Amino acid sequence: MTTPSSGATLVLVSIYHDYTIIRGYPGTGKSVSVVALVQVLVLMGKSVLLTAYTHSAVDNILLKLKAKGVDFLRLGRRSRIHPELHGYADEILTSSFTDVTQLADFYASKAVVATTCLAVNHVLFSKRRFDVCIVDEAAQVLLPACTAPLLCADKFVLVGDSQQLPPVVQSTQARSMGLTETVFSILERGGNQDCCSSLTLQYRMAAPIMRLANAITYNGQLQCASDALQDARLHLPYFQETKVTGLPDWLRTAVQPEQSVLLLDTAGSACEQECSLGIQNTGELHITAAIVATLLQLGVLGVDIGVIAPYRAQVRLLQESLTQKTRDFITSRQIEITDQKNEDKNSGHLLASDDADTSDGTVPYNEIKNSCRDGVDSVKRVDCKEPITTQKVLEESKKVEINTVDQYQGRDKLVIIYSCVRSCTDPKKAGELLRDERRLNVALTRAQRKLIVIGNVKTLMMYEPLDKLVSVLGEEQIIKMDAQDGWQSCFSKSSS
Ligand SMILES: Nc1ncnc2c1ncn2[C@@H]1O[C@H](COP(=O)(O)OP(=O)(O)OP(=O)(O)O)[C@@H](O)[C@H]1O
Repeated sequence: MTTPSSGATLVLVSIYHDYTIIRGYPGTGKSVSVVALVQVLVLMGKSVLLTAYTHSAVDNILLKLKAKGVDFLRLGRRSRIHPELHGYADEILTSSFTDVTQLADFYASKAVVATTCLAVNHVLFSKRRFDVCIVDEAAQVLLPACTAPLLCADKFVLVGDSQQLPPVVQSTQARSMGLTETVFSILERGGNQDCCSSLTLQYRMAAPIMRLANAITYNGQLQCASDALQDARLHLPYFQETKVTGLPDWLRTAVQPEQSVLLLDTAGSACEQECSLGIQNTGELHITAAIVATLLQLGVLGVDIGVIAPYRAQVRLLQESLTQKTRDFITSRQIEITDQKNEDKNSGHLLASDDADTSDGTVPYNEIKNSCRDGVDSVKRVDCKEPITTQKVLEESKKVEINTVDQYQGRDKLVIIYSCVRSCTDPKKAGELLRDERRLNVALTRAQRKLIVIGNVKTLMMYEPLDKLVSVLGEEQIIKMDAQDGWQSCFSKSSS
């Protein structure tokens, strides 16, 4: 079956075949379909083994099942399980058990059991078989690791996308000998095609982001599920009908809601450094902080922003320093946002108008002035009881989720900032990570409304997938940072 199918159809297909391959492009509802499938199977009285290669992939589905009120047992060490799922953790639920019968009864009672593929050596599996095994992100699971859970069930469903992250195989020799081959790829290619279904209608990305994914990876096959999604833009509560002043051009462009896709060319102004954990780039940290701080000041919530970097060293640097750099940005830079409607009346800007019409809720700010230098908190708006304080912005900055591409697979955010890190132009020093088109595909397709890629274009062009990215972007989508008004000017009062 090669035509687009709805998740609901796939659920039915999965129930009637011995095995099913659900091949779904990014945002096409694979996770939603898995959740629906588990719910239907439980209602039918079937037992389900739910698994994936990584803990984050398993927990991604479980959080959705929890929200639907479905009960399950999560196997695995407590420290590796998402804190919101500790109430379902085997280690905690069985800690007070005193005899084997009690334990056996408990394990037999759970219709849904979830674990990573490598943890099916748990004692529960020596006593129990399942009606159906579902493997999420199956294109990422090494063949031997996938086989073990499949043998624990009568039927199986593999869900994934071969264009997203493959199994991690470090050895070039092992890769060349086929270790990256997965059960998913074998059956997708050579299995019974009646058991393979494709999801191509995506519900996540605004059209410009989807078009990018189509141009780089999906060859035009990814489609928007609705007209509303075609035109969807980031909503900046304090930006509408206002004019932002006091920001450098690149930053003003970066936060514009109409600018759904942007490549910020650091043009050599942000250099990579080697550290004990690998390669990092403090310039890109500053640029990220300036964008995050501005978005937060314009009303985006921290939980709606995701920062991705391919290198662990950069992820750690961002995790450790983003809030501090956000503070540096706010205290170093005067930002003024004036209401354009009232600008003429106020002969310029920054005059508060107590009788401003805010009844339609579209003119949130009559006066916003960052005056932290004077020790006054940053912004004031007439239609909200609470001003956006520096404190609030910093609190929100702690909610920004920063992670590697691998950890972001299966997830999404309204805004994604992708820090490419590398700035070296010596091909001999170019690493492998940025060469992986599937890794780039995952990073780009996590964004729902705004995608900002930060990198040195000269360096990026050394890597085939990123070279493709540069070539498919329009002129207006690549902004070169100006030497005079670059990221350094945003932090003029603090040390960089
Ligand atoms: N049928 C639907 N109607 C409306 N929204 C949907 C539907 N299916 C999925 N979505 C929404 O689309 C987004 C992407 O869904 P989901 O995470 O399930 O996609 P996915 O195929 O697993 O993506 P990825 O492969 O990138 O992880 C989510 O925000 C989800 O709520």
